[in-house]
Amino acid sequence: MEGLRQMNAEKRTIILNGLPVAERIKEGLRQQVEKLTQRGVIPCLATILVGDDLASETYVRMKGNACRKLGIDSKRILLDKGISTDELIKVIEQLNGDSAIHGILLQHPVPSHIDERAAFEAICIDKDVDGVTTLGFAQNAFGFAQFPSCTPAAIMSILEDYEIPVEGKHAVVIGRSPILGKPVAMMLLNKHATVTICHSKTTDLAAIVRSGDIIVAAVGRARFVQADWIKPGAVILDAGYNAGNVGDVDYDACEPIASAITPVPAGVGPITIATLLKHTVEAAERLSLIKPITIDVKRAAIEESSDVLQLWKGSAQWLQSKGINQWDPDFFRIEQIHESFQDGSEIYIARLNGELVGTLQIWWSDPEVWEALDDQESGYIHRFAVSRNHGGLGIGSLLLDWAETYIRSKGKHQVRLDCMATNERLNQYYLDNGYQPRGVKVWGNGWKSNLFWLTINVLLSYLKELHVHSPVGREDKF
Ligand SMILES: Nc1nc(=O)c2c([nH]1)NC[C@@H]1CN(c3ccc(C(=O)N[C@@H](CCC(=O)O)C(=O)O)cc3)C=[N+]21
Repeated sequence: MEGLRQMNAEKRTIILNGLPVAERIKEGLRQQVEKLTQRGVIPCLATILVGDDLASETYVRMKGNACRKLGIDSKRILLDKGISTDELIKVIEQLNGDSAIHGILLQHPVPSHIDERAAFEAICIDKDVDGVTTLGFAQNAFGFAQFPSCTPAAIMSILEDYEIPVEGKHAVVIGRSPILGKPVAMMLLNKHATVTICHSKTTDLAAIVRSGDIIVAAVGRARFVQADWIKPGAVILDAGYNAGNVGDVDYDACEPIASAITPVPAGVGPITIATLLKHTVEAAERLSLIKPITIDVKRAAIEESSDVLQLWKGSAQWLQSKGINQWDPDFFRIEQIHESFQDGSEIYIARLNGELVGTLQIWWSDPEVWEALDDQESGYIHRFAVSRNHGGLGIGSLLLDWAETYIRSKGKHQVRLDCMATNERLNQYYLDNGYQPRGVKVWGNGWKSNLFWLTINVLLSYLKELHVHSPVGREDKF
């Protein structure tokens, strides 16, 4: 017991060495890079540096080396410090459209005459490997980012690797930059720390820092954080890179007081680099997996009746073989389709590389099914069918998306459809495609149809285009 007490009394400050953490991350990437390379995809990171910033130059150099060692390509773009916001955005847009580039990193800060926010925002979300867009930041703040900002992610990796408890601790973040202070504060909050963000206008900074169990220094001033601001036993994470490889913390004076501290160099920096490479490789994986399918949707002509008939009959037969009596194959006859054309029905067909793959009909009112709920503000989808030979390609969802856009273009605000209650898979399919259940229609013969609608929300459609999915889990209220 005595011995243990003595050991504790002599316990030295833990030096949070970032090198092994970075090595482990990079080691994990080797295989992924190899696989991608075999498929002809070489992950490539583009870094843009505007003007000259000392920390950024170090970063560029370190990144270049690390990429090379792992077989990752990197493209350095150095822009004159006098470049305009528009010119910078043009460069970014070009990289967005370049399929050989998987990650784009614009170094912060840019010269003050440039609108940095506008430039960050120009980065396409799929290539935003440093979490700098508003969407990337927001996803990170809600804890489900594809690519959180690299330095904040590095800080969280150190805490996790060294098993430093965060929950319930008071974390004091000094700095509020878009790539560091702000995102790391959100990440600490997501790990249930009590977070205080301090900045240049904070009064009595020292007193606040003194109450911190975890201190994140992200100021950009050499040896800014003083030893007498540190509560004994606090954990110090220094994200600073100042001239001469000096951090934002007065390391020599603070180290004996802290229970753990990151050195500069070899602390947060190398993990930042490893994280950036990891994000780039993941972006390359994801982007190279996307095989965009584009369907061509057109209003069907009467000459195409037999094609449409084939699709409907095929679906009806398939449903029947599954024991679902939703559509009677014998109901679909060519004369009946000709009639549909004559009474002005809008029948649409989708083609994939010229081949007929799907169809649907759109009505502008449907009192028989919707009864009292029927309105003139909606488009009603009927006879939605996808060719059985083209299942699993997402054609149905594309066709529904198309219908949504088309109905929206007619100034309507809802897409409605009904679905046989007994067809469980199709009911689930509509739910998966964002449709809300809105009641049941009972037919004379006892059959039931579930009613669904989807309210067209411009903002949500926009987010959907950006591949945003709903956050995981529940948000904490307090
Ligand atoms: N959008 C954006 N994201 C950034 O993350 C970002 C940025 N802009 N602008 C510049 C700063 C600076 N920065 C560094 C990261 C790692 C090292 C690094 O690895 N340093 C080595 C030492 C390097 C040496 O030995 O010279 C180390 O700490 O061990 C340095 C600097 C990221 N930044």
